[in-house]
Amino acid sequence: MSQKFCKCRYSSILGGLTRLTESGLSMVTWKLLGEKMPATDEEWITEFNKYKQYPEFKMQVTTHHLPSSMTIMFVFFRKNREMTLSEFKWIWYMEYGHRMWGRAIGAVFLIPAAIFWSRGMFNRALKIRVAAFGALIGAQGLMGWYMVKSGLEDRFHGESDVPRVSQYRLATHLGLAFVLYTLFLWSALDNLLPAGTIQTASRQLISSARKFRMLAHTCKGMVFLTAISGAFVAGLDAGLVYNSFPKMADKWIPDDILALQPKSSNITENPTTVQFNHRILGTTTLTLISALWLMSRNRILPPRAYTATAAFGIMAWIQVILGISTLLTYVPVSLAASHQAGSLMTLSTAVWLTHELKRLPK
Ligand code: HEM
Repeated sequence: MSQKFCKCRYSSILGGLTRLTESGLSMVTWKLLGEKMPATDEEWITEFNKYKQYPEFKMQVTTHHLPSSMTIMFVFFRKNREMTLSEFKWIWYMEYGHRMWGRAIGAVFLIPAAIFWSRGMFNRALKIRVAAFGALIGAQGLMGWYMVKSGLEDRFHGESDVPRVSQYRLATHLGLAFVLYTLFLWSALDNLLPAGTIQTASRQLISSARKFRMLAHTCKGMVFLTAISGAFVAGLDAGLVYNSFPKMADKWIPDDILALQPKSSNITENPTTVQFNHRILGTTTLTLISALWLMSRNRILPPRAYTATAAFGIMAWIQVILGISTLLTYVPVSLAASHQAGSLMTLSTAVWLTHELKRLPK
């Protein structure tokens, strides 16, 4: 189990890198068991020609930014039509690596699961768990392709339009990856690091530990929600507007926050609003986690829960600092990938903490 959850984590980070290096749309077909890698120069040229039919090749744009106290986004066309075959090969390998890694996760899970199942080694509860995990892994693969498809469709128009995948599908793909990862990590902890408990008969101490657990679960939920809102930021390239913190272009609430009609569409379609919400969610989550750490100092908790709370607090601070740095420096790949990996590390510490609090007395 532990090996599996590690693989899930790397897959998610690899996914982030694929997106950040703009490699995700380089392979324009999908086969369940794997695409054939071009072997000859001719096959590579055929593959490259296929890519040339799609909007990303036809109208790829790169963003450059003017350093200014005001946020200015300066967009100009990159000549993707000048992309060489070796450049294409690089983005193709990136996407191929991500897809094959995803398939490796499926195989590492499915093959042993099928063997254990056929030998009758699972009880009913484990059968349900294994079937659910298997279905989720499959769903994640399908979701990945459904997401890539949205970036290949001919729905991009106008000079400043950027071919990209749908932010809704990106958020679903990321959300599903995080759910899968959480389930695997939780199961691995069940087996490898079973939760401790507290030795006290005092009703008051038990009740305050249970309240602490409630807040810990709330913080975990907030990390998840913030991560999903982060996927919307990433999906809309909303990290490239208002690159200042804490104010957005010298305002606490930017002017164009409700620019779209109907108003509700701003929540998921307007880069300004999407970024604003991500900031609010991120800082609220950090405040809650810091309060949780303060609370842990005068509660009776299972022994490892103190370490887990401290790790959660430290990761939350690192994550927010990474997020702000990513924003202020116009989303360089290294920082953005670290921020994405950081969200998974923060979630991991949250899962560890809530797992440690699993066995509190009634
Ligand atoms: C608990 C706090 C936070 C969590 C869990 C979190 C999580 C995430 C996640 C999962 C993404 C998507 C990454 C991807 O798909 O590649 C993201 C994107 C982003 N976040 Fe956060 N975030 C947090 C706080 C913040 C804060 C406070 C800021 C800045 C004020 C910030 C700025 C950004 C930016 C600019 C992006 C877009 C990066 C890109 O385009 O790749 N984040 N965040």
